[in-house]
Amino acid sequence: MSDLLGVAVLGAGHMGADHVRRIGGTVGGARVVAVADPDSERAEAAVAGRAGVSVHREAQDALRAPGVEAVLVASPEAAHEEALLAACARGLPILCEKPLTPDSASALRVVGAEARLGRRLIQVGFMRRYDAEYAALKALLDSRDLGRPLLLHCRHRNVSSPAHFTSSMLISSSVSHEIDATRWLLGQEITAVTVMRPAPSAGAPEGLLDPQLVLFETSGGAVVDVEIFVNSGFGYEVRCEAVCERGSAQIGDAHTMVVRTPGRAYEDVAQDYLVRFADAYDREVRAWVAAARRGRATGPSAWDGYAAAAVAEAGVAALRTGARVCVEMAERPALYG
Ligand SMILES: NC(=O)c1ccc[n+]([C@@H]2O[C@H](COP(=O)([O-])OP(=O)(O)OC[C@H]3O[C@@H](n4cnc5c(N)ncnc54)[C@H](O)[C@@H]3O)[C@@H](O)[C@H]2O)c1
Ligand SMILES: O[C@H]1[C@H](O)[C@@H](O)[C@H](O)[C@@H](O)[C@H]1O
Repeated sequence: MSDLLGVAVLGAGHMGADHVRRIGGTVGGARVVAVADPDSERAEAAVAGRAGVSVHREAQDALRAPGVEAVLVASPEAAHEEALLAACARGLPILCEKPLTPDSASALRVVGAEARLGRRLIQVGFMRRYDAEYAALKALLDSRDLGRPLLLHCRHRNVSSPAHFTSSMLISSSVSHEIDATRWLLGQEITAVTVMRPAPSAGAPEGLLDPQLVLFETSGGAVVDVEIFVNSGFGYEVRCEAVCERGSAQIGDAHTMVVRTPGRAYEDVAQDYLVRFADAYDREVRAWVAAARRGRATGPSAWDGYAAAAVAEAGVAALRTGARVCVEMAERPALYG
C-alpha cells in the first residue's frame, strides 16, 4: 500500500461530495483516487481542484481504476448491493452509507458474501456511534450507574425530505439510525415494531405519512419510542433520552451557542445532518481509514446493516397494517460473533 490509502467514492451527491472533502481534509491517511457518478457534472464538481482523481460514470469502472485500495459507497441505496458485492469480490475494504441495502433479502446476500470471505471488509455508515454525545450515553448505560435502561425516547426531525422519499423510507432510511442506535446503546435486539400514524402535516408532500411514531420492543424488555418527522420545516433535531431505574440521561440539546440579549435568549438550530453530525462523520471516516489501512473493518458491521433492514421491514409492515409486527432475523454467521 502507498502512504495514503487510495479511495474510490461511488456517488457524488450530498454525502459523497462531503466525504470527498473530508478525505485528505479533516481525515488524513487517505486520498480520493477515483469518483463515480452517472451525473458527471456532479462528479467533476466534487473533485474540482484535486489532482490525480479519475472520474467515471460507472461504479464498476471506478473500482477498477489505478490506485484504488478501498471504497466508500455513497450512491442511492438501490445501488449499494451491486457495489458491495463487486468490492467484496475484489477484497476491498468498504465504508457503505446507511442503509446497507433497501431490504433484508439483499442485505443478507451481502452478509453471505462477506461471511464466505471469512473476514470483515464492510463498515456501515451508522455515524451516530461516532458522535461524542451518543458515545457518552453508551458509556453511561454500559456502566449501569443509573441501573437498567427501561425506556428510550427518541426524536428525529429533518427540515424537509428529498423528492423521492416515501412513507416507508421514514422507517427504512431515517429510523434506520434509531434502530442501530437502540441495538448498540442497549446491547439488545429489537423484537417487535408498532407504528402510529398521526394526521400528516400540511408541510409534508401530498400522500407522505409524516410524522410517524415508531415503537420498538426489545429482547431485554425495554420500550423505545421514536418520533420521526422529516418535513418539520424548522430544523434538524436528533435527541435521545434514556430512562433508567435510578435516573435518566438526555443527549441532543447541547449543540449550539445560546445568545442572551435584553429580554430575549435564542439559539441557532442546525438545518441538516452535515452540520449536526460533522464531527461524527469525521471520526467515522478516520476509524474506517485506520482499519482499512490494516486490511480490516471495524464499527457497525454488515450484520448490523442486515439487522437494521430486518427491523425496518417489520416497521414498514406495521405502518401498512397498523398491527404490531414481530421482527424475523436469520441466523447470525460466526464471523459476526
Ligand atoms: N449518514 C447520514 O447521515 C446520511 C445522510 C444522507 C444520506 N445518507 C445516505 O447516503 C446515500 C446517498 O445519499 P445522498 O443524500 O448523498 O443522495 P444524493 O441523491 O444527494 O446523491 C446520490 C448520488 O449518487 C449518484 N448515483 C446514482 N446511481 C449511482 C450508481 N449506481 N453509482 C454511483 N453513483 C450513483 C447520483 O447521481 C447522485 O449524485 C444514501 O444511502 C443515503 O441514505 C446518509
Ligand atoms: O438519509 C438521511 C440521513 O440518514 C439523515 O441522517 C436522516 O436524518 C434523514 O432522515 C435521512 O433521510
